Amino acid sequence: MVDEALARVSTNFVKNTCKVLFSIAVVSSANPAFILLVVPIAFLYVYYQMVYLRTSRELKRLESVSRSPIYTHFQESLHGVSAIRAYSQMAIQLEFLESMIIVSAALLSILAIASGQLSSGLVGVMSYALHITQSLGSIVRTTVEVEILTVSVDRILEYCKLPCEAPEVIEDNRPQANWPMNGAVEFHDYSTRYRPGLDLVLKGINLTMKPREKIGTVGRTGAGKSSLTLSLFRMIEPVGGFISIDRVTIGLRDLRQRLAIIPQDPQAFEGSVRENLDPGSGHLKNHITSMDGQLLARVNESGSNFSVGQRELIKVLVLDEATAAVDEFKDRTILTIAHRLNTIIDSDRIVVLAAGKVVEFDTPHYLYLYALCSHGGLIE
Ligand SMILES: Nc1ncnc2c1ncn2[C@@H]1O[C@H](COP(=O)(O)OP(=O)(O)OP(=O)(O)O)[C@@H](O)[C@H]1O
Repeated sequence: MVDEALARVSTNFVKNTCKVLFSIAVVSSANPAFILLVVPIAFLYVYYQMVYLRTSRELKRLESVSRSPIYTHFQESLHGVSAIRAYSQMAIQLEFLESMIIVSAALLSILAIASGQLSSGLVGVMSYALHITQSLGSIVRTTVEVEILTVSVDRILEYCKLPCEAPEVIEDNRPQANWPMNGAVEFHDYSTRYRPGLDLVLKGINLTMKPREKIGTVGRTGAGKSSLTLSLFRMIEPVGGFISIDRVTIGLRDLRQRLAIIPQDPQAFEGSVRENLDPGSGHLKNHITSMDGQLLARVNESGSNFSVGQRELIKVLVLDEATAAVDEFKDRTILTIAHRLNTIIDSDRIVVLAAGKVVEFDTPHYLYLYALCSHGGLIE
């Protein structure tokens, strides 16, 4: 808007200046004596234009800057008009009550003076009545605030009633330090839903991911791709069947510490960067702190300065629509969820999900051929 206005002003300025110069030329050709009169006027005009342009631009800027808080105030007032009305109604009622108290105290005092019974107690009541305005207001505000804050306690009580997740650690069944050694993931007749009473989102899934295999997952929206990932982390528990990773049953913390996910919608939590990177504060801490440079310490080729167990800490990697850096994880088992085909075209095999079921599970090459042939009517 401002740029447009400035452009318009500049164009007008150039246009007017040209007109003036043209007039000078015409007038002076008719009568050269006129040039003595016209030239100073023309200079004055040009000077005026320049000064006016500069000043008016500056004034416009100042005006806009000073008007903007007023506009903001109007906008905020319009948005919060219901709150303002409610507050002003409350304030009027409170003030009415306060005035009634003061009037009653004053009448009482007048009656007491008239009957000659004015006591020190009555003077005290009068003086307190005059201050009641502030006290009543703050009492009402504080009570309302306490009620509002009680909502947080309600929320905490609600959370306390939520059913607990499975145990974080099963002491008799802790995985080896280097688990998952191979990264073989198997879904056995696996079914799950988000909450009791809802429909199943994964129905009888049977999948076997070989160690270090790269699996791409495709399917229409709502087919169950993200649910497959969540089930690996046991964010949703099975209602039938089970998943095994290198054939062990372990606690939730042990499981989630050993898998990694790069989600479609990355989340960060309030706290330090370290807490965000390592919420369990357990991974490799002693080893890293003993290294030169600590978190900045170099990882050698193939991670040779880490033990096998330490390197195995993150063995199975789940990627949700993240293609970058896949080469860096060539010795990891990877499950990639893709919404675009090029994300997973280099996968070893592709799972095609539809309505919570596996409808295809084969190499991209085979699926491509299959799609081509069925499209061309070569197979049914
Ligand atoms: N938190 C939830 N609570 C209840 N139902 C859910 C929840 N999240 C997903 N669903 C349902 O589960 C089914 C599978 O959803 P999911 O997110 O796994 O599909 P998707 O294939 O990953 O979809 P998209 O490609 O859109 O991400 C859908 O019918 C969806 O409505």
